[in-house]
Amino acid sequence: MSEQETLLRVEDLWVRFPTRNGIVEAVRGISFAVGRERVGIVGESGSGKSMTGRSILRLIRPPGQMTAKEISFKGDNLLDYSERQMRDVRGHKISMVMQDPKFSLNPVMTVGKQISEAYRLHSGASRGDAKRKALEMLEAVQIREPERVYNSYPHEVSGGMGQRIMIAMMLIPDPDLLIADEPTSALDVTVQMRVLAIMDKLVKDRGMGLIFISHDLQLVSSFCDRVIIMYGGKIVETCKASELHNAKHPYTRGLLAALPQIDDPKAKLAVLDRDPVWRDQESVVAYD
Ligand SMILES: Nc1ncnc2c1ncn2[C@@H]1O[C@H](COP(=O)(O)OP(=O)(O)OP(=O)(O)O)[C@@H](O)[C@H]1O
Repeated sequence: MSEQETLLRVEDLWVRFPTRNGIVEAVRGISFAVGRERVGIVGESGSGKSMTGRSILRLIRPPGQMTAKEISFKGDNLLDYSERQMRDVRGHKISMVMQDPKFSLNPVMTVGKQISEAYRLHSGASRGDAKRKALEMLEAVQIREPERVYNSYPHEVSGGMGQRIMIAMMLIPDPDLLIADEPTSALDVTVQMRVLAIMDKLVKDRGMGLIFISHDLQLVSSFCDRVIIMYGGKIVETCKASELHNAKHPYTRGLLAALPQIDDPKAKLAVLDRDPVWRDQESVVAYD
């Protein structure tokens, strides 16, 4: 990734939570950069993936505390931005799609109104133009009866459709970067592949950057250009998805070994033998 293509640069990011038993360090000094490419962040539950995604948009809720040397977007350090400036960044320049649309869509407002209001907020477009744009986006995410869905309430649509609506809503302001946090993990496999294909097409057509957060190494390596592997709040490895098989870190090697083998379905699943040293090992491999 060349310097001028860099959209996002994160330098020495920490997320800490004060608890009764002391400080929990959810993210421990990670640094990475993202260009107009698809970057997957993979790691087990609790490894700090979501906190990393939320930190970029400065969405860590108190008592959680986020610190970093730099979180810059297109050269501007977001850490210097006021809350008002951040509101302009969120959903406008950088959008985030969460796991469950039920928590992100307003249950008492029709789908169409939510999408068109989101658009109007950023573009200042008229009601008519916003409705046209919303219907166009619903079609772009392959919703067959956009007019009917436009007038539906969130509880009247299926999970897969809800997730596509969220994607439509997040993409309507044409962001430069999309952060998708487990966007399809609540969906069954066929719907999941369909939603991913739509997201992939939109990302490619619009030349956006994508940060795709997932615990599913296989999914991420087939869908992304590069993979960042997190363990215990640190980045233990960064590599091209196509070179994942050459991964060096023992945790990544363990994850790869634990994938089911299609050519030998009866093979015994490997057990991840955790070494406490991993948690404190610096990012050992980074080739991008
Ligand atoms: N409110 C909180 N108080 C204390 N610790 C917290 C709090 N919220 C998160 N954490 C800690 O932050 C760590 C990282 O959480 P994060 O949600 O980023 O993990 P994740 O890798 O996204 O996992 P998952 O896939 O389960 O969402 C967790 O292990 C947890 O210990």
